[in-house]
Amino acid sequence: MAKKKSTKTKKKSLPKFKIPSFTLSKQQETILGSFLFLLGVLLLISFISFLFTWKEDISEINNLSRNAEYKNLISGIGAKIAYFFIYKGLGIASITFAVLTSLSGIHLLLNANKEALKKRWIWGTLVAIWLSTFLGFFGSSASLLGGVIGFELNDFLQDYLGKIGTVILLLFLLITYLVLRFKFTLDTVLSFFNKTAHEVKEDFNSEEINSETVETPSTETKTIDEEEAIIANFVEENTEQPQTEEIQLSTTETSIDTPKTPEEITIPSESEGDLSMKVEVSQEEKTVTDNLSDKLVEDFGEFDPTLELSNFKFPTIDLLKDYTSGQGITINQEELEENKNQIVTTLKNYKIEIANIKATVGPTVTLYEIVPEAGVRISKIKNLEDDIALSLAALGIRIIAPMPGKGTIGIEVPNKNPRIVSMRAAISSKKFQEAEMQLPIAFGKTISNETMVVDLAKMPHLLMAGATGQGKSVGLNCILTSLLYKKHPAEVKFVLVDPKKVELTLFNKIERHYLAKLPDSEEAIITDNSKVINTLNSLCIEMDNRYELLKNAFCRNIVEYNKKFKARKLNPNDGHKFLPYIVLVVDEFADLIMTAGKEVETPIARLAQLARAIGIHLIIATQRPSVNVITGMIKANFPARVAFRVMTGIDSKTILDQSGANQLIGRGDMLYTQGNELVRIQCAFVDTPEVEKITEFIGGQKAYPDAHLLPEYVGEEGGTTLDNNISDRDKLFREAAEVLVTAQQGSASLLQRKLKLGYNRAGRLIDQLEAAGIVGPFEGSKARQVLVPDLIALDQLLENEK
Ligand SMILES: Nc1ncnc2c1ncn2[C@@H]1O[C@H](COP(=O)(O)OP(=O)(O)OP(=O)(O)O)[C@@H](O)[C@H]1O
Repeated sequence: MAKKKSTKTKKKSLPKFKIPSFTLSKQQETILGSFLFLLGVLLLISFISFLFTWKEDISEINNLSRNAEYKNLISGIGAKIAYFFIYKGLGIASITFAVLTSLSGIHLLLNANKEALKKRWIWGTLVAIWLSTFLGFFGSSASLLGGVIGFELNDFLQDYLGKIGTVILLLFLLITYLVLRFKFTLDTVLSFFNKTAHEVKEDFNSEEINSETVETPSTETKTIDEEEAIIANFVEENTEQPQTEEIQLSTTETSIDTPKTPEEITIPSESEGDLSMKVEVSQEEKTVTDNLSDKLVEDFGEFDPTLELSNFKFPTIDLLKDYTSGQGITINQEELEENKNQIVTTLKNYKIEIANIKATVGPTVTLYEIVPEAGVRISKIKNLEDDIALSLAALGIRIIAPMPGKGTIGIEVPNKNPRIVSMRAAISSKKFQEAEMQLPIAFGKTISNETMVVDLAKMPHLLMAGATGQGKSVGLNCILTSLLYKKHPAEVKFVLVDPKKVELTLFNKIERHYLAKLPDSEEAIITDNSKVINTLNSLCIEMDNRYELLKNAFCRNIVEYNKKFKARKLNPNDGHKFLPYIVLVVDEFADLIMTAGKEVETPIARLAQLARAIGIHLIIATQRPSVNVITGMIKANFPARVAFRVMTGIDSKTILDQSGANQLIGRGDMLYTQGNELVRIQCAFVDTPEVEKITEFIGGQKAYPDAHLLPEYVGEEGGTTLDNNISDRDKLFREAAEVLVTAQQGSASLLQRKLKLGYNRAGRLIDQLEAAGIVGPFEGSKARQVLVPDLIALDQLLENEK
């Protein structure tokens, strides 16, 4: 609570410190601009005039009478100002101020860059002081040159450094100015001289040859035509690119040589005495933003999002336990031989001859690939799946007929002694360590013992299902652990929803490093289903905000955006910021759907449809893979699915659109698909104490002041207070009642559609309608019953209430 108060007072006191901004209207700008421009002109005239008339005017300077006569073109005022600036001030260098005043006027009139003007004033003043000091050398003979200030400054320097020292100091200041202002280096000076020498030589040569060609009378008219054709072609070819430099054409056919430098191509002539041609290709102009960002990157380096926690240490590998104690796969020859013989005899019993058989031993399953004799139908083998399983007396035989990409049939048989794939092995695998992915996840090992590393960002959302106790929670921990080992807190944030209140609580320790939450919530991990709705809506707002940022930055996705931001091409003052990935994890999705129904399904579907480009990824896990939980809308937007063992083939079909998950053996045995083929994986095992150690390791380090804050969502509490208070009713209460009574369907989404409302308002209306006895109570995912038969009855009911 205390925290809340302080944030509120902070917010309130902010406007007090607002600096008033002096923005001028267009008219004011025009008036002030013209004034400054003309004032500059006036000053310039009076200064220049003073150079010629000062001797006559100086005697009148102190004469305040109206009759005093001045020779200055701007008369008394002009003479006085010029006297002050030139004679008493910086000498002829003061002309700079007249010019700068005019320039300021022009800047205002054209509404040009104010920063550039500021720079001009600073540099202009420095140059004027330098010039005046330099001209101070001649102060005794021509006092106007450096003015009093120039003379005094020069004198002062000479007292300390002597004449030579002063000259050297002034020379040094000049060099510094040229280098800083015009980026002059020794190289540019040298190349300038080289280029000029080259050009002079070229000009000299061409003039000689031109005069020769002019002298030669053209005898063949045909060659002139040819010449023109060549010229026309050449010009046509070159109009596409801006090549503005001199092009001198030879009088005979030319061939283009390989370019000496990217900018300069010389076309030599074939015969002696002909002209050679030099074509200068002008360089692409750089855009201002490029220049600016290049400069920023040059000065400060690329933006580093990890800077705030630059000392952050990634968890070490020894926090994870090695369950295999370094052993590789142990091949049990006897078991292999036994299974092989049984497969062969079983198939023989069904008159299926085998030409070839090969075994691949995985961590928990062995894959027997068989090549049947020619003429055996694959569907026949598939139909015998149960019989083969029975005769092999093993659980979880899966037949893959045919093996995708191979001309074989696969039979997966569980190993008698399954091996645990430890998270340690998966994390330390080369494949994971070297993964160039946005959000790499080391899932476990495939049947061929390869570590399965997938990119969550590519999925882009993951649906996980499996009966209780088959390894779902371990799977979720495996995903989160992978990301903790690979991503800096600045790069990824988790939004965790855990209605069971036990599975994800461990991650509380890393709240200020990796978690995101709503501004006002106490706990980052959401355990209350009613709060999930607010969080989901807040994520939708975050999504919309991110799309706006991407649109303004002309980027198509978060990767491009962050790259541009790191290269300092996006201005944080325009609201741009480095965008971390956001991973939303919902455990027990079924629970959520059952209590909140459409209110969560719709924002989840919206996020799933749109959030991929802007770096929000969803992982939803459920124990109950029934169709009212994993609806068509959810399925359509979650192409990547993980299925742990489920109890029935129907459940498997709900998750994977095919059976197979019912034949898994449990304990982390899973099937993974990203929309195409199924891969059987043994999920890496990470136990709770290991996760605890990792979160402690991270939690013990310096953290951000708070969890990452999601945008505030000002939704109403989704509470179901059945308070039938007429005065508190929504304005649309009657309309809503009419919609539902007419449709005879008590659904909030109908109200949303018909009355164009948000989820919360529709939900509140439904509650009020329930309280008024117009619709029945909540019935899970089914629409509520409408208790009023028609509009006449509704009118009566509402009339009686008054
Ligand atoms: N990848 C794995 N390797 C080895 N054993 C595993 C693996 N995954 C799970 N197990 C075993 O299965 C048990 C249950 O796993 P887990 O808690 O993940 O199940 P669950 O599907 O989340 O169950 P529930 O839905 O009831 O929470 C674990 O305690 C562990 O013994």
